[in-house]
Amino acid sequence: MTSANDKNIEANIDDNQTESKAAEKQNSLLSGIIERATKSGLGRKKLNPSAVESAVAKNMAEIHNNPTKLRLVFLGGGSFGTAMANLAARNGCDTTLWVRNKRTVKAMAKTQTNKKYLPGYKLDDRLKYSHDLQAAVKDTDIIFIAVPGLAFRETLKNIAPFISGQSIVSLTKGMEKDTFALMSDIIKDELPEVNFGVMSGPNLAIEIMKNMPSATVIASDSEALRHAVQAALHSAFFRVFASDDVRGVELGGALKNIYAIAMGMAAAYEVGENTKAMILTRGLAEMSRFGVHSGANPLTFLGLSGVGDLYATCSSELSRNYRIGNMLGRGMTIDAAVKKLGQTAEGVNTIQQVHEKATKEGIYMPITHALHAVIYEDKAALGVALHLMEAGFRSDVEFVMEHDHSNASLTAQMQTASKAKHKKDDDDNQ
Ligand SMILES: NC(=O)C1=CN([C@@H]2O[C@H](COP(=O)(O)OP(=O)(O)OC[C@H]3O[C@@H](n4cnc5c(N)ncnc54)[C@H](O)[C@@H]3O)[C@@H](O)[C@H]2O)C=CC1
Ligand SMILES: O=C(CO)COP(=O)(O)O
Repeated sequence: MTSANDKNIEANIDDNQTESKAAEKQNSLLSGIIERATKSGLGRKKLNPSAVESAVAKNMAEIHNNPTKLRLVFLGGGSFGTAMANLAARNGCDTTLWVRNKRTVKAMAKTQTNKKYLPGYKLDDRLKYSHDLQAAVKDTDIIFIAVPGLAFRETLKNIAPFISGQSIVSLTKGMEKDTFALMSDIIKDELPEVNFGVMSGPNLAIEIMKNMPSATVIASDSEALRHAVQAALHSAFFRVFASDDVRGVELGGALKNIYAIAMGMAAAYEVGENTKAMILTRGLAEMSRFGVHSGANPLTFLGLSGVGDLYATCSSELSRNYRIGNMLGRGMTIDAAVKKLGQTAEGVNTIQQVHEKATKEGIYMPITHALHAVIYEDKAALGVALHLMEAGFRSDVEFVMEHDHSNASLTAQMQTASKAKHKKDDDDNQ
């Protein structure tokens, strides 16, 4: 990988001498952003634009006006990889969808449909299909990855030998088992030289295939990459917004799956709208609390990748996480529900990861812990829900009015209130 990158750097130095003014401006803009970020102590941006950033930036002037110059590959032939690859192909980008199974690739190329995950939806004629990873990945500008979180590291290891300047964008909304790593962490681990971004938002794949207007967020430290992704995917049906809070955008997509499971379960119990609103809003409070603890900007959770995706997945049976919750609420075991779904539901693993991390690091995540107790500790849902409702007094929005972190005074208030109530009940009954 290093030698390929070195070659890229040399090629860029030569090319840069004949670079257009627009591209130079783009490069200096990038340096400015990187310098500001480094000074601000965020520590997540590099001192100098990498060879990869320069490569993307170099093409930006052209790409901005003509996205068809972009060469893209999407890894993962499930519903989301297919839906996104289809959008890019429809926009005229040179697009390949890589699927690991040779027979599936043949069938997709022949029928121009993804029979298993998106049956009945015709894919764009220009979309190419491949099961040859090397051929699919080499000579591309951006590699989009849409495999389940549990297969993300393995996928990066598989493409590592073929990286020569491409950027990577994660479309995956999961967390690695046992490491608490998000996909951007895994990219930094496995391919530290690579320019990357994450894309997340309320993007139920089937609605996108139906051309229902949707929007998403591309988050990256690289302005060039953000623009390239916007140019590649943006259309009258699909708006691509930008952010530089990679952690916040990625956490929004991963954490909302927990509350989609809770909401699916609540729907099975036929709860009212007030209850749904409470779960959604307190879920958002947990998401932003966990986010801040992990270095995200809490305001990011007000955007499409936070509130937006939380709303979409918590209110739709198209969400696989919601469906898992609903099956659990109807009395199925988690194993039976996962088997029946037969597709990816990232929340099943994310609940375990977040429960463990929050317990270890003292992050207050009552809904997550409650779900964990019901799903993995065999506790009765009704008892757990009652316990949740009786938890101590809390602030509504803790970024407006802080919680008492020790919770000691809240507990004392609870006890005093409870004693007073019992005394009044006793008095009334006399
Ligand atoms: N479907 C949706 O509406 C959306 C899904 N996402 C996210 O995209 C990611 C992928 O989800 P979907 O496409 O929906 O999943 P899916 O369940 O529809 O498909 C998963 C695909 O990954 C492939 N795969 C599994 N392990 C693999 C491996 N080791 N190597 C290569 N391929 C492998 C499977 O064969 C399958 O084609 C998830 O993290 C999900 O949260 C994000 C936005 C929307
Ligand atoms: O993330 C999604 C929509 O934005 C898809 O949600 P599910 O993975 O629950 O289907």
